Amino acid sequence: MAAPRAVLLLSGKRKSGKDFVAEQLRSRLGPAVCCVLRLSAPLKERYAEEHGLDFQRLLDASAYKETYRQDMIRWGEEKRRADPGFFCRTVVEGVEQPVWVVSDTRRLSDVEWFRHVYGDAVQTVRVVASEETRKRRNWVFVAGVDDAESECGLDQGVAFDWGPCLPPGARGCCCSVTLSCGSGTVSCVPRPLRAQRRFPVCLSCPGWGRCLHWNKALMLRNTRGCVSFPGGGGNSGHWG
Ligand SMILES: Nc1ncnc2c1ncn2[C@@H]1O[C@H](COP(=O)(O)OP(=O)(O)OP(=O)(O)O)[C@@H](O)[C@H]1O
Ligand SMILES: C[C@@](O)(CCOP(=O)(O)O)CC(=O)O
Repeated sequence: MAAPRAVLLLSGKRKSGKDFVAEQLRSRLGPAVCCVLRLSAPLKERYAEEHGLDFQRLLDASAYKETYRQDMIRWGEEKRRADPGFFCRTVVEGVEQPVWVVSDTRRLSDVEWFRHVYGDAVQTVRVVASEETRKRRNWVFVAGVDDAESECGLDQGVAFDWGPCLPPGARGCCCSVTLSCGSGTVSCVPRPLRAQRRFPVCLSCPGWGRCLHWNKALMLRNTRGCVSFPGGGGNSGHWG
């Protein structure tokens, strides 16, 4: 297995759009370059086996999944206590693409595992949507889930490499990476602001599809430098 060029650890609250963002990245970069890894996939598979449930139905954004969420959390935490790297090691097995997007990073132990194994290739990305938007996506506060480690484990303790969007019009905002311009725009802005002035890929509203550079490469730049990798458009040029 080749070492990845970039490992993007997406985290955020339920219905903030983590899976949506991950799929956007994968479809823009193409499946040969980018794969989406879900730490919850092996968890759900094993949980479904042990409990006689439908694994496929646990994978989508369904009410079925929500019925079992709390018990899956309890079950997964038991497994992690025994072996904190268990789900992380399982999802990376046999992955060949250079760019990995982990769409459901929830715990410090997951971030620490990836940083320990993949070092500077790791970028942490916080996906944010307002409560109002999340409610429109059928999010309802559930005690024991939304106030527990599964949802709050990364509220502190990580300085995200990529954070939520600035208000429109704020200085530097035109250089944000806006992943969607639909309801509840999810954006990632490199920090600090001064880094944005040199950010060569403008993907801001009204749509990242307009970015002329997109097909050339995707580049993420921040204070620690930058990672770049070929885009899906057939041009393998790199910046940086
Ligand atoms: N920016 C967006 N624009 C339009 N629809 C979106 C956007 N982001 C997410 N959605 C929709 O909102 C719903 C929830 O999004 P998604 O499943 O990506 O959230 P999530 O953070 O992965 O949630 P969970 O933690 O429950 O898995 C999906 O139906 C998705 O298509
Ligand atoms: C059980 C759990 O993995 C469910 C995650 O489901 P999803 O990422 O919201 O599709 C959450 C957790 O591990 O705390």
